[in-house]
Amino acid sequence: MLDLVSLVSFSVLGVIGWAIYNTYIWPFYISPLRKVPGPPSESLIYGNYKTFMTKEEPQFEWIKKYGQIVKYYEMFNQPALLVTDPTIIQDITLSNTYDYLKPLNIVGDAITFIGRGLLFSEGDNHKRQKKMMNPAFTYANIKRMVPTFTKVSFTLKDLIEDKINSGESNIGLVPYISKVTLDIIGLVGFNYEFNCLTSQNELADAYSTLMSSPSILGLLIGRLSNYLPFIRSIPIEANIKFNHARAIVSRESKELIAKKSKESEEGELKGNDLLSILFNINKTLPIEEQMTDEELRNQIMTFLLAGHETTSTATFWALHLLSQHSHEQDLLREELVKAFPDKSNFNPTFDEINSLEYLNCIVKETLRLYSPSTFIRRVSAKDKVFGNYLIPMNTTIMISTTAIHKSSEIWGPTAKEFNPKRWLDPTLTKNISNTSFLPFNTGSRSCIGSKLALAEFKVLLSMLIRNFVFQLNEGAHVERRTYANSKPDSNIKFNISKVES
Ligand code: HEM
Repeated sequence: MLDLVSLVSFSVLGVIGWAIYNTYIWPFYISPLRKVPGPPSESLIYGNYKTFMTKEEPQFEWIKKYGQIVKYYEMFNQPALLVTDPTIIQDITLSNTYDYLKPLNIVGDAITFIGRGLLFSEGDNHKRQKKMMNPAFTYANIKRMVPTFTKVSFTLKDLIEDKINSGESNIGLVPYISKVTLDIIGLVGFNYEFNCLTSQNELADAYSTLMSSPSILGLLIGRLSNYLPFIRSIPIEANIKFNHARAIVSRESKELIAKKSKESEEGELKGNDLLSILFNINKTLPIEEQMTDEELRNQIMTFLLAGHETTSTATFWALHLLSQHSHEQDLLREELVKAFPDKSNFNPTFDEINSLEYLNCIVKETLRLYSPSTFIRRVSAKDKVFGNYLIPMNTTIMISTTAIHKSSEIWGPTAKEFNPKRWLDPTLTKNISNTSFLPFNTGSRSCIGSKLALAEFKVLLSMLIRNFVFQLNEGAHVERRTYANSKPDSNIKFNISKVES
């Protein structure tokens, strides 16, 4: 019989052995990925992950040096792949989408408050939800949302004007653009008035608590609680705030669903918002295809998460680019003045806003250079063979949207430059395939909200450029928060003046 001391010693030795095997032996000598070229690990704890997530240049250098399939190391030296290889991208996005899953460790415990709505569902469940939800995102439905985009954009315009009238010209726009897109998605998503541009709102505050970048401790708790859910019950400040916010989101979304359910029982819902449309579609489906109330509730947070910061980030970067390129800003304004001579009566239809050629070029060029989603991340659910490499099941694979969008092989020698007119060059655009321009992903997991997002982005940007001139402050250094998504630092300010006529 082993005594207690020996048992403890063996256990400790076991854990140490397991840790050494997993961080030093398996990644470098046993994993099939050891044969894939890539940079050496930079640290036992971070591998290359920290560099990868905080700087853009290293990934370009790795791709140049090692090719289109690069192995790098994630935390604790876990090997992962960075890919720009069209065959793998095709397999992930188009041919065998469901052989790849969204990595839980990246999502943290977001699933506990978002649930497995369209964004995080997998396999047949995802297929069913997407089939059911696609009709809500038709052009006909989005056309009806345009007046809402315009109305909320007017509120932002008035707010900026008030600031300028009171003598402010150096204005931090990031929080306002974030609020404007939250107000819009609340209205067009589920007919909910956040009104955060002009007031405080409990649900908006709860949402922002859940979405704010966590501290290192918060990040660790989020990841661990996927495996050990009790961790979220430990009464420390991070958990208390998180659980309180989660309770508010859950209560409010339950109330919204109960209200819509009741109205739906009484007849067809009349609202133009996505949730009302989903309720109406749901009623027409055979029982086995219908969404449950819980699934419908999950779509509320899904719309918020997927449709809010993405659009505000894109709008911010468009303003940033235009403030650095005054000629392009002037050209866009000329186009807008011609289309909407009376700026106080700016009320575009969907077709009018989409007919503006230069605006379209600016939007595409912004999404190319500053795609809000910089990677498409997956974990392989099956072993795969690509060329000479065996990619085992459970490998993390990052499709680098950023590297593809800035590749000189695809976009030519000016790939890293802002040149909206490139989109008018047929010799270039004929070579752009759905795997070389990926701001919305492609295939069955592509963004369901892309048409909505583009219309919203165009209306908001047009409103701002039609009414104001934007200049970046002298010497301002614009930081992205991380390269994992391209959110800007919230302290960035623009020098803004009014367009008089
Ligand atoms: C400029 C704005 C936007 C960008 C750049 C964007 C980008 C993306 C990308 C890259 C994906 C794929 C993620 C992946 O495969 O891992 C995605 C998925 C998704 N997006 Fe968007 N998005 C935007 C706006 C919106 C809006 C406004 C909504 C909703 C109203 C929305 C709803 C969704 C949903 C539900 C998914 C999951 C689709 C699925 O898995 O089938 N997005 N988006």
